[in-house]
Amino acid sequence: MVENFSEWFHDILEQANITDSRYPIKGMAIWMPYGFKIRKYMLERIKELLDKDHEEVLFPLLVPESELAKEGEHVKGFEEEVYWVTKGGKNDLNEKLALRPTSETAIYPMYALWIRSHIDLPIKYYQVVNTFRYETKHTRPLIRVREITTFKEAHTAHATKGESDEQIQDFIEIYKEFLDSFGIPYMISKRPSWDTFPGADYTMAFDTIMPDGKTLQIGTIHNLGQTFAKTFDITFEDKDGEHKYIYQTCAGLSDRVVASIIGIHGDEKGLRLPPLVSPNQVTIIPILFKKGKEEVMAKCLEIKEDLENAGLRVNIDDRDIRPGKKFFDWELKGTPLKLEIGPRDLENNITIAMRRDEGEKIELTLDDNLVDNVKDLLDKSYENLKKSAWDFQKEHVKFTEDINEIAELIEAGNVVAFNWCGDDECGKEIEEKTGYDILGIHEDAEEGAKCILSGDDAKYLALIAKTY
Ligand SMILES: Nc1ncnc2c1ncn2[C@@H]1O[C@H](COS(=O)(=O)NC(=O)[C@@H](N)CS)[C@@H](O)[C@H]1O
Ligand SMILES: [Mg+2]
Repeated sequence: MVENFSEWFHDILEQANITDSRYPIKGMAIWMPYGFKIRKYMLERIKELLDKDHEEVLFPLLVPESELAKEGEHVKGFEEEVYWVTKGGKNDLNEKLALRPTSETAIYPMYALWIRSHIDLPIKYYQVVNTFRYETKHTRPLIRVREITTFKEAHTAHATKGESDEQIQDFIEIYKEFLDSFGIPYMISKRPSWDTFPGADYTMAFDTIMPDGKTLQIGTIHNLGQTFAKTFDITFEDKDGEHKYIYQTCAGLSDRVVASIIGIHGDEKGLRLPPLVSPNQVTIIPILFKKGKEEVMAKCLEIKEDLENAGLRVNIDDRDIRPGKKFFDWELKGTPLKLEIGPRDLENNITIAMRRDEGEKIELTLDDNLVDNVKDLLDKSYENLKKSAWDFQKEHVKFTEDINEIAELIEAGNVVAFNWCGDDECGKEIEEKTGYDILGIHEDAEEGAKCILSGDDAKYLALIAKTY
């Protein structure tokens, strides 16, 4: 695909007007108009899926130190990353306030207030906010930022373990459907204990593979058990009058989803956007000469209106520049479908359609099948982007039984699958020996499989990769 992916990625963000990282604070950037629209359509989709049985809320940005510090594991996990507010105007605040790195410690004291009886359960709230993490590792736009501008966090509260386990499965299905909407491939694994969300019983992670073979964690779902319930004393009176702790889950995703759409579907000419998030699903490019200019423009406006009436987002590039530059710009910006119309096309009553995912030119008649033909081309474009992305991922997950092969397979741009006994010490030694990160448990091992390092019976098929 592209030689230096990281360079391609940074360049395209600026050239395609996605974000501008020149903001004078490291790890913080501006969403520019074109990128802002992609982000908007991405968020509309996750809300559409969550709103089926969650409700959107909005909590304050600031969290009192006393609350943030309550859950030992959690605060240990975040204490290096928290930004603090210590003054109001000229006055020192009597308590430091944290900018939320994530909102468990903002939300759960309120859950303790709101939940009294089993009839108050389940609670299924989510919010889309900016969160702040003083990332010390190399920051990268959209991928590792210090202001996570597009942080969707869902937090659920349940009366029973069974219900919270079910919620984990629901979130997994929601994330699958969500990522499928953009044709983003994913690998789901249960993170090893040492890479579990601070305070969670376990973490289910969605990782995708970027063109450089490195994996990007694009979503996580945490089973919080009763740890936070005990820390924040969130109890309810159940049917038989007993007071019990609730069971909790939470699920997060971020700007990284946009990063994966850009990185995975892009090519050397620029973005290739899945229709669902593309600011323009159809770009009409009129070929304007002195002669016949008015007729061509009139026809373009008519087609735009027909397509918009069918629910599509359409733009006409009527700038007074040569057509070649127009094609170049919209290939860079990744519009899924371009319609070219010149005076001769008018005479023949056709338009030349061009899909961005593959450059073939298709003649479409300007009749009342046009809308359906356009929609059909958009669907084919989406299916093709999705298939090629999944094919790429499948081709870049390699199984091995030889621990000495792992590093070279990963350096060749792959994720490696291997049999693991599941013992933490053994797992940490595998990371030590290979220099790479275990993503987690992907599925159960086959009967008789042996652990790649210890040689003991393998319990799991695990994944290891070079990660962002
Ligand atoms: N610095 C960062 N920049 C961009 N995205 C990030 C960053 N840190 C985390 N994320 C994304 O945010 C997701 C959720 O973050 S998390 O720590 O795993 N989980 C939580 O914070 C839970 N409270 C989710 S409700 C991660 O899966 C990852 O995709
Ligand atoms: Mg982190």
